[in-house]
Amino acid sequence: MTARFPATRLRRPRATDWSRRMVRENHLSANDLIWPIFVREGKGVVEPVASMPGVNRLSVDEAVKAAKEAASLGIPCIALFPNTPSDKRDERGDEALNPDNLINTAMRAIKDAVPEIGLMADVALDPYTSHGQDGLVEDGVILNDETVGVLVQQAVVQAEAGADIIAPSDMMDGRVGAIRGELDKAGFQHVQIMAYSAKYASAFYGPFRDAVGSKGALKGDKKTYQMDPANRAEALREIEQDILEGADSVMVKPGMPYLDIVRDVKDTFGVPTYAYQVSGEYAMLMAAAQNGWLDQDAVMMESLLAFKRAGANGVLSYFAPMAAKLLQG
Ligand SMILES: NCc1[nH]cc(CCC(=O)O)c1CC(=O)O
Ligand SMILES: [Mg+2]
Repeated sequence: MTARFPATRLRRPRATDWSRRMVRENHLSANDLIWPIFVREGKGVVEPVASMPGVNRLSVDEAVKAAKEAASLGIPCIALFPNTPSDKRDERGDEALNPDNLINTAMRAIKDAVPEIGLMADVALDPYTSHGQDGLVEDGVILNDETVGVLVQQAVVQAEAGADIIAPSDMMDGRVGAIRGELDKAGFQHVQIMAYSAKYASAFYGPFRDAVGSKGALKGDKKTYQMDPANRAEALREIEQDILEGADSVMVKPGMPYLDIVRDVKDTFGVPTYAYQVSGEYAMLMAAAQNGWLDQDAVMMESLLAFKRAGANGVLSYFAPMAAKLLQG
């Protein structure tokens, strides 16, 4: 307890910049950022995503350039997502297992050119299925165990292509343990798993589905596997399961509307905890900034710092390169 006013004046340490810096409780650095990058076919292609101003789909050679930029900005890790051409999507998402698919090709090229950056690979079938669901579908039901059987293969193929972190975003039960077992069997004990553990069935993913081309394809919703936004206690059960199954780190997604969950997770488990500032969060801040309604740099930095204050060890954010540049001064 501090003494009461007027002995205590909480404005006193706020009066100058030097003093504010002394009492600052949380800090953002480039080390806190993971940059999600969309990969597409072609060469020399930088294709803007309409609903995400400033974000592009990159051909593999351009993704290599982006990885170089990320490394030079001090960003420790990038996360790759493919925009699979529609003729390579099918009912079962077989392209996910192709060692030469977009993601695996990009990872090999980036590992070769920028070995010092961490590579995160998304495990889920939605960028590869004709129906846009994250798993196998039978009579309208998303099959759990059968899907896990495919995801473990997808993870091993990604590890073979150079993935440092396998990040299952599918929300099937039991996939973390199954992936851990299969990675170990294949000799990839050193490959980490970052589990999208508390992933909600959110309307904030819209622009991402646009970016990877699954928006028009998606039939129905994802409410039978992604979490109900109304639930809090359930998130801790999801996180606990994934830790017990061998996740090295866990994630809460979306980010800004779910900072209470980030705090719960960090306080309860103390494990490396990440948050995903998703496409819709990025889109709404950028849209307001482009209208002159918000200061883009200021809201970007404030929103990223808020994740740190909530207890996150890091943030997946489309702002990563812009924020890292600003942090460099
Ligand atoms: N496996 C799907 C996946 N992986 C990351 C995102 C969303 C990321 C974002 O919105 O930025 C999604 C979308 C979804 O679940 O439909
Ligand atoms: Mg789970």
